Amino acid sequence: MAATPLSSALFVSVSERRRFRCVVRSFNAKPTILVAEKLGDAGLNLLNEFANVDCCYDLTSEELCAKISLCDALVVRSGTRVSREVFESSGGRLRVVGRAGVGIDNVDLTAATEHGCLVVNAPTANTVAAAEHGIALLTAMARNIAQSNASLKSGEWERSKYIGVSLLGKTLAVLGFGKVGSEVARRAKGLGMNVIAHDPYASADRARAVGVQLKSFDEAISSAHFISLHMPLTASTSKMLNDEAFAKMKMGVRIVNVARGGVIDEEALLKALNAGIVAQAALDVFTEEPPAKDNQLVQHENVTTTPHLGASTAEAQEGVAIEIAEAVVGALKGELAATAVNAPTVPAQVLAELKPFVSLAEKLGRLAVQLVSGGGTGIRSVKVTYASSRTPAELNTRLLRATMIKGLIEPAATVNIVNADFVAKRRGLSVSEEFVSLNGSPVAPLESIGVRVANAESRFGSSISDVTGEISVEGRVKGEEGGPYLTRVGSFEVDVSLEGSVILCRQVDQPGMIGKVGTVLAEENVNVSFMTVGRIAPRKQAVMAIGVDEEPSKEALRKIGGIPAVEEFVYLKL
Ligand SMILES: NC(=O)c1ccc[n+]([C@@H]2O[C@H](COP(=O)([O-])OP(=O)(O)OC[C@H]3O[C@@H](n4cnc5c(N)ncnc54)[C@H](O)[C@@H]3O)[C@@H](O)[C@H]2O)c1
Ligand SMILES: O=C(O)[C@H](O)COP(=O)(O)O
Repeated sequence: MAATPLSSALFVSVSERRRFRCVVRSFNAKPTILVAEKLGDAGLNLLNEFANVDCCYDLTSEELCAKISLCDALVVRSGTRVSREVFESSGGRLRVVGRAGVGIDNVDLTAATEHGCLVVNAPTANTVAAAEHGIALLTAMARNIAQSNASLKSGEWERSKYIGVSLLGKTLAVLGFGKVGSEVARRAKGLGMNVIAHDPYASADRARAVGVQLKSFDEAISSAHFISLHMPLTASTSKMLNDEAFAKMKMGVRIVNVARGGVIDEEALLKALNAGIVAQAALDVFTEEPPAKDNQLVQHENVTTTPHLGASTAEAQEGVAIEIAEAVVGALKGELAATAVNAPTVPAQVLAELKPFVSLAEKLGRLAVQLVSGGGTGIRSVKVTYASSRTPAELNTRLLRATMIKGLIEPAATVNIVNADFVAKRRGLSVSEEFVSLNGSPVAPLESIGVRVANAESRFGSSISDVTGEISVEGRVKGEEGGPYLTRVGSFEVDVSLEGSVILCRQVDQPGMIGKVGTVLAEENVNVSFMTVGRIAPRKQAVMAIGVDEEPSKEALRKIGGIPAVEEFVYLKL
């Protein structure tokens, strides 16, 4: 599959880069995706249908940083370190990093999040390949396949040297009972092994379904004849197998690692091998990849090695390529990614029912900030209230909160759902959530969402609630289409479709007001899309909402303010 050869075009000087970017953007609306490691053809085809694809492998860190400001997305495998410098060098253009595989330890997630860059991975397509490789290493190690193969090829015939051990009836401890770990467990049971597992986050029911008992870390490592590692590399799993852990293991234990090199303290493993605590190890992954030529573990007679081949089957690579291409294209289109690693994610079926509320939350945030005098700069504290017949545990509000923050902050800062929490924190904005439990059947996830801004002056005094003294707006999802509606401002009930723009007007409730305001707008050639009135009581105060298709001129707004019964008004873009 030939990719569009953008590589040479992308190597432009820093001074030219800005001009070049403008040219690319104005003449070619397609985004640019840099594929920095080999990806299956089916995935490349999908990317090419949607974007300009630049396949450029074996880039140095400097070369990657130099190219990245011309790219909207980057696709990597485990061989590319996507560091903070990469995000800093992108100048804000890089929107998505796609990791064509599971492990995301080579991507600086904190930096990605701070830069509002979404990271997606391909978490399912290589599970079986990795599990099969784990089993291949387990069996090869037990029967000295690699060592005896090398010996025979060098002209030896050493049958007694390579007596192996049987797997039947032996205890295998699977550390990390996730996707790969559970597939390894299933296969090992088929080989007649007694399988136990340790995973602080795995459910006992899921383990029981595979016929595996969950154990504490110490119990698992101390009773195992074989240990197979399947946890991600994180700060808490780094060097999990260290001197202390090896000291607790049975003499002659055998270890398989297809997870990440860093989960083992390699020096400690070498010592344990030399002391006979570990009889054999089979390693697909290393702290440093590729390992140094004289790496003592690689050279060790009792260690079987492969060069990070766990995911390297034709089938897995094709699957991973498609999985990541779909995720990257979806993310570039602005869809909420199901495999996002650093953004709020919700399962597809939950997202379908939550989607209208996601839009409502964003619009309420956007509305609330426009009601604050002087914009959002002085806002310090915001409360989001979710009224629902479901329990808080049944509601996933992370996405709603992130989109509300996005709406609230967007006029003042670059923010998206990836970095919403981070940007809010950096700006000293405290966001709290409150749940109001309703009786009734929980057909819809939510009845209403409220947003309250504390300790802020309002441009529209009527938006201050009589009860809380805070700027307060509330909305619901209504109508056949499930559109977002503003249903309360301050203490006034209103009914405003949150589309386009709206003038909110507090007035003395009296006949002819709709006509007067309508006439001013007609004179100024502003088309009115709807008008609704919410009042406290007849002939008392009312809040009129007027939807407008065009932005009214200052003169039109001045004339509305001059209508005697109008006490205050505000023009809001939704
Ligand atoms: N060698 C390869 O080519 C290859 C291929 C695929 C995956 N991997 C590695 O394997 C890892 C696991 O992949 P997966 O798809 O099964 O991921 P997964 O997320 O489905 O499973 C990881 C499991 O590890 C568990 N875990 C986390 N911390 C733990 C701890 N301290 N102790 C024990 N368990 C812990 C998690 O709860 C989770 O169940 C990946 O992160 C990747 O690094 C390597
Ligand atoms: O985490 C993974 O998915 C595996 O380690 C595979 O990595 P790779 O894409 O570099 O083969």
